[in-house]
Amino acid sequence: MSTTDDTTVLPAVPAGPPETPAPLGQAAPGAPLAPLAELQAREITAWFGERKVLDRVSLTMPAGGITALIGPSGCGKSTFLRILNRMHELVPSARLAGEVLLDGQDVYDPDRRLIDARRAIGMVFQKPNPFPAMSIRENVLAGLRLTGTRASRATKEELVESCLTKAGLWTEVRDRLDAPGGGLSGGQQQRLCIARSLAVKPRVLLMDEPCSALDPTSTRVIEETMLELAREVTIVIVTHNMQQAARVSTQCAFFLASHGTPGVIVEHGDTGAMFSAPRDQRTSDYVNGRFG
Ligand SMILES: Nc1ncnc2c1ncn2[C@@H]1O[C@H](COP(=O)(O)OP(=O)(O)OP(=O)(O)O)[C@@H](O)[C@H]1O
Repeated sequence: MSTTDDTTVLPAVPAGPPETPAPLGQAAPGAPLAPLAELQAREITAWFGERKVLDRVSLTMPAGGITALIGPSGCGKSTFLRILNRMHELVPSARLAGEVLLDGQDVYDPDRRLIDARRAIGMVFQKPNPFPAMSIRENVLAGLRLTGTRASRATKEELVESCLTKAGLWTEVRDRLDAPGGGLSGGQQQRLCIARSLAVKPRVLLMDEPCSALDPTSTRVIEETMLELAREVTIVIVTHNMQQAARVSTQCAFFLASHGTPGVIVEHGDTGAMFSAPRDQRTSDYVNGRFG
């Protein structure tokens, strides 16, 4: 990817053939877990058309940590998140400069397949989006098919159970794995989406307001799931819910785009310190609900 003084126009990158080896270190189905990975964004600047929406944003998301991206609406949190796994480039007018490194490897390396970046850095969206007509089992395994990953029937069955277990859904669906994913409750559907993301053994899981469409009970279950998952996958979450950021994250980054200027990180660091003793008055005002 480009250096900071250079702007890259991002083309759509076609997925390579299924047999191409995965270069970003994720494990194959049935293989032991890859070690926890650090994600680093360096001097990220982003544009939609002529409009700059992020300005030289740098952030290290530590291996095994849960990093919460917080800040008022429109400050660029989702754009930043989508840049981390190359989803920004899906928007035709989108451009960016800077670097994203997964354990030191350039996620935007032109020699790297787009599909490998997406597999290593999974994403869970605000609105649960299982394939509604597909069975629960097929939903979990959908990523394998999309990435051309081959696995034996037994490995697939193990994967379905382990991913649903990690997503906190196994006991609720173990007797109806052939039922359609669309028949689950909203909270269950979101956990199914988490299980689907886990099936391709991502090293990082990005979550864009994963609980905003859910009730408090489902939210609590997802938060517990995140805390468990952080043992084996680095998590980055966008949330508007300050209590949620305080409950689940190990570090926070406070984004702000004041008066139409591009978004920047005003302050980042240990979550406890950000909430109890923020260094910047704007952070204090935001985390205490005085604006935003
Ligand atoms: N597809 C797009 N085309 C043009 N502009 C966009 C697009 N997506 C986002 N933007 C603009 O980029 C800026 C950052 O948006 P983004 O969604 O990243 O902010 P956010 O902090 O995640 O907001 P929210 O908390 O409301 O989701 C906003 O001004 C938004 O209008």
